[in-house]
Amino acid sequence: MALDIKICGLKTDGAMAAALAGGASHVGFIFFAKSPRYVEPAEASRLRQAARGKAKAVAVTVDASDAFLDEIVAAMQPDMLQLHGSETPQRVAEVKARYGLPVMKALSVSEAADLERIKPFVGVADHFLFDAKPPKGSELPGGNGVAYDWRILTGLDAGVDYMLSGGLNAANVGDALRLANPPGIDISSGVESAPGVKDPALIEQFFRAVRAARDNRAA
Ligand SMILES: O=C(O)c1ccccc1N[C@@H]1O[C@H](COP(=O)(O)O)[C@@H](O)[C@H]1O
Repeated sequence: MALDIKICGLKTDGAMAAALAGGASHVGFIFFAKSPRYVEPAEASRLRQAARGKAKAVAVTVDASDAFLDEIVAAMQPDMLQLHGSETPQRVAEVKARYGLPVMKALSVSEAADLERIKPFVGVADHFLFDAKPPKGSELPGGNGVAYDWRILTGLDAGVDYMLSGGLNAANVGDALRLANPPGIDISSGVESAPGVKDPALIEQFFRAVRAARDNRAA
């Protein structure tokens, strides 16, 4: 089965090139002003051109207003919207209807019981992303480089289409794939040399680690 791989928080041509060279299926742009990965919609529009026909461009927003979503969608024409705040199932449905785009709803988890929270979103959101809960005091709902016990994801129904995220890097992605066998993975700070600064060499290293883990499993 193909593994979806999203490199999130792209801000430069070099990082985009490394993500595409590695075989990213999704590239993410952060539209949350407090994030060191924030990009203006116009700049995301420029950057995403390189991904056309190669990887899906994902706009990551946090409890965004219709006005801001309108601006993002008009500027960069994303292939998917990632809602990474406290959006309700009703809000997810509204956003889907307004833009006609697939929506990935992010939920923060730390224990198996947290997975119950997907229930009202099933049949509403197209995809899910399971991220770690932000550490106390963090201003960011994601992109904190924090991991959780990925084994809890094995309790999900087989049909749930999701990405595992939170604290991934080249050193631990093999464990994540082995323990949870997710349909997709998503990484941001684990391929950065400083907050918000993607390192093409770390992106390449991450893809190498993914390939090695998958080769090991096939052997
Ligand atoms: O990355 C951010 O700054 C961010 C801001 C607001 C919402 C979501 C954000 N990132 C998402 O969090 C995951 C996990 O990040 P990490 O790998 O633990 O650093 C990331 O892939 C984004 O989808």
